[in-house]
Amino acid sequence: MQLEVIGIGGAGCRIAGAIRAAEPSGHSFIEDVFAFDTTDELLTQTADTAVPESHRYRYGDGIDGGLGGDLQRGFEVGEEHVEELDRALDEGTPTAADAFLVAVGLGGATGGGTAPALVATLHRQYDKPVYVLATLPADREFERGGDGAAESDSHSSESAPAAGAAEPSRPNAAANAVHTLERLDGLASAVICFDNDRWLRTGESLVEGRERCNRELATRVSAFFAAGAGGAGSGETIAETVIDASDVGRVMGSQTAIVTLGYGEQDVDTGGSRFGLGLFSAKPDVETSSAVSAIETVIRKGIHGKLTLECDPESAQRALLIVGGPPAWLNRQAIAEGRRALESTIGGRVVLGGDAPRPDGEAVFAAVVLADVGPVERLEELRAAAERVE
Ligand SMILES: Nc1nc2c(ncn2[C@@H]2O[C@H](COP(=O)(O)OP(=O)(O)OP(=O)(O)O)[C@@H](O)[C@H]2O)c(=O)[nH]1
Repeated sequence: MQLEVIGIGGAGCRIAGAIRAAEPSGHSFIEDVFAFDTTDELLTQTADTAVPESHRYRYGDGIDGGLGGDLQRGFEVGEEHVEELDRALDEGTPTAADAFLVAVGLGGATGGGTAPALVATLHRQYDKPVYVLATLPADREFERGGDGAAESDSHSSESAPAAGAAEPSRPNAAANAVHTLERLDGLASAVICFDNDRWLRTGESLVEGRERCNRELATRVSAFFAAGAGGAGSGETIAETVIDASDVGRVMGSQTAIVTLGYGEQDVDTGGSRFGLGLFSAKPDVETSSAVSAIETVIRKGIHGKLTLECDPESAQRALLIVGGPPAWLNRQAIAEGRRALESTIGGRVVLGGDAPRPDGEAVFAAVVLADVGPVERLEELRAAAERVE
C-alpha cells in the first residue's frame, strides 16, 4: 500500500523524516512525505534531506517559537490554516495514496492543535483512511524546568544535544495530550501510539533520546506498512500472502481504535551472497530447525516483547502479523504457527497475516499490530495527571 505521510509540529516533522529514512529500498510505501510546522527553523533543521524542500511548509505567520503550550490557541490556528495545509499537499500526489498517516507529538500545541482539523479535512477531501501516529508525553516533561529551558527547546536543532541537554518543560503536556485525543475521537480512523515515557531511558532527557526513539518507531511503522509494497515485477520478492490496504483497513478499523506495535528481529546468516556478483545468488541452504527457531523467536518478541504502547495483548480486538526476511528463512509452517499463537493470545477474532520477503535482508523480523486495545494504563495515568493540573 502507499501512504501519504504528514508530520506536524516538532515531533511530527522529525518522525515523518525518520519514517522516510527507514523505508526499505525496493519496497517503497510512501507516496509523499510532508513536514508542516509554524517555525522555519525547525523545518530547515529537522526534516533534513528526508523531506524534500518543496514538501516542507511553514504556516501561521507571526507565530515564532511555538505556541507556548496553549492548545486552545493551537486548535484555532489549526482551523485557520487547514485549507492552506490541504493546498500544500498539491505539491505531491495525495490522490494516489491508499491512506494518510499524520504524525504528531501529543503534549504540545502546534501538532496537537492542528491534527484534528487536518484529519477531518483529509477525510472529507479524499475519503480514505486517516491514521494518526501519536507520541504520548513522558512524565519527566511535566516538571517545571528549573533550567529556564521551558518550551524553547522543542524547536531546537536536530543535531545531537550536549550531554545533560536541557529538558523542555511542558506542565500542560498531559492535559494537552488528553484533549487532542478527545478531539481526534471519531475523526481519526485509528491512533497508533508511542509512549515516550516507556521508551526513554532512566535519566535520559527527551532531547537526548528522541532520535533513538524515532528510529525505533520508524522501524516498526516501516515493517508494518512496507509489507504490501514494492517487489512487483521481480518474482522472488513477491510475498506469498500480500497485505494490502484493505487488510490494513480491516485491522485498524474506522472508529479511532488505539493501536500498538510490537516488533522482533534477529540477524541471520545469509551466506554472504549479498556481496557476490551473482555467482552465489542461489538460495543459501538454511537448516529448517534454524529457520523455525529464528521465526519463533521474532514472533514471540513481537507479541510479548516491548510494545510502542504497553497493554495487555489479550485486550486486542484485532491483530496483524507480518514476518519478513531473506526468502530462504521464511519457513511457512513456523509462520502459520506464529499466527495461531497470535490468534490464541488476543481476545478478538480478527487476525490477519502476511509475509515480506527481503532477498537483500540480513535479518528475520516480525511486526505485530494490536488494534483496539484497552484499557491502557498509560492513558489512564495521563488522564489522572491532566486532572491534577486542571
Ligand atoms: N518520540 C518523540 N517525541 C517527541 C519528539 N519531539 C517532541 N516529542 C514529544 O512531542 C510532544 C510535543 O512536542 P513538539 O512536537 O515539539 O510540539 P509542537 O507540536 O511543535 O507544539 P509546540 O512546541 O507546543 O508549539 C512533546 O511533549 C514530547 O512528548 C521527538 O522527536 N520524538
